[in-house]
Amino acid sequence: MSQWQRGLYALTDAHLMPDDATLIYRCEGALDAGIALLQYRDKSGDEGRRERQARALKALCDQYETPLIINDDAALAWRLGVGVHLGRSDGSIARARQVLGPDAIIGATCQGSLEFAEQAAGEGASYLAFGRFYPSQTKPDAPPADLSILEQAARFGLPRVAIGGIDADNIDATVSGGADLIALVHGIFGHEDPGAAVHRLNQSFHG
Ligand SMILES: Cc1ncc(COP(=O)(O)OP(=O)(O)O)c(N)n1
Ligand SMILES: Cc1nc(C(=O)O)sc1CCOP(=O)(O)O
Ligand SMILES: [Mg+2]
Repeated sequence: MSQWQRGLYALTDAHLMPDDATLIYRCEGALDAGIALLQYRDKSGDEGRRERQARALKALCDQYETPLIINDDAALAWRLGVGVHLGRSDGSIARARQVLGPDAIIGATCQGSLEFAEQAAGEGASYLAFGRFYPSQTKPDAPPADLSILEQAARFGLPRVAIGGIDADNIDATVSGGADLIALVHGIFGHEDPGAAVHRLNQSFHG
């Protein structure tokens, strides 16, 4: 099993980290404390900012030997030589696999659906993301999913990511439910000290 396949998966947020310096400083705190993956998620639509910030995060992630994943944008992922996360309307997983090659980490949103998971697995996804499992401040309108989907998705033989409203109070139940990776925005970057939050949350994996 590769190191990125189990542990914490931190997603950035442009509201919580509005400028480059804050983004880099807070991501470095999370990386230094020990996360498995970092996703650059920026919905601003500002292409220049996205390119600049993603490049800065790539350099930082290389220092920590932690994979960087770009949300939504396979072309930006290709330019940087990193992975991508694609939702249901973000383009084809199969096409991203063709473009990014066999070793790229390609993630797929599956919500609460085994059909979506089966399709994504068939197209070459590297991990399957399910959620949201709890009320989410970041994405309150994301469709809810039941934790039981995690066990059912074991059949695909891919790492299962759990997302949506996960925090120190519910992470143990989510890992026990079958999640290999726990994806969080607020649970990490909503805290003043993301590194301390990561140390706390990591206890659910390392005891
Ligand atoms: C790890 C992970 N899981 C799910 C998502 C959600 O992707 P998507 O449905 O495309 O929604 P947006 O994040 O683009 O708003 C994700 N980004 N990462
Ligand atoms: C980006 C995202 N996708 C979701 C899904 O259910 O697919 S929930 C979500 C937001 C995750 O942020 P927080 O940890 O702050 O709830
Ligand atoms: Mg998306």
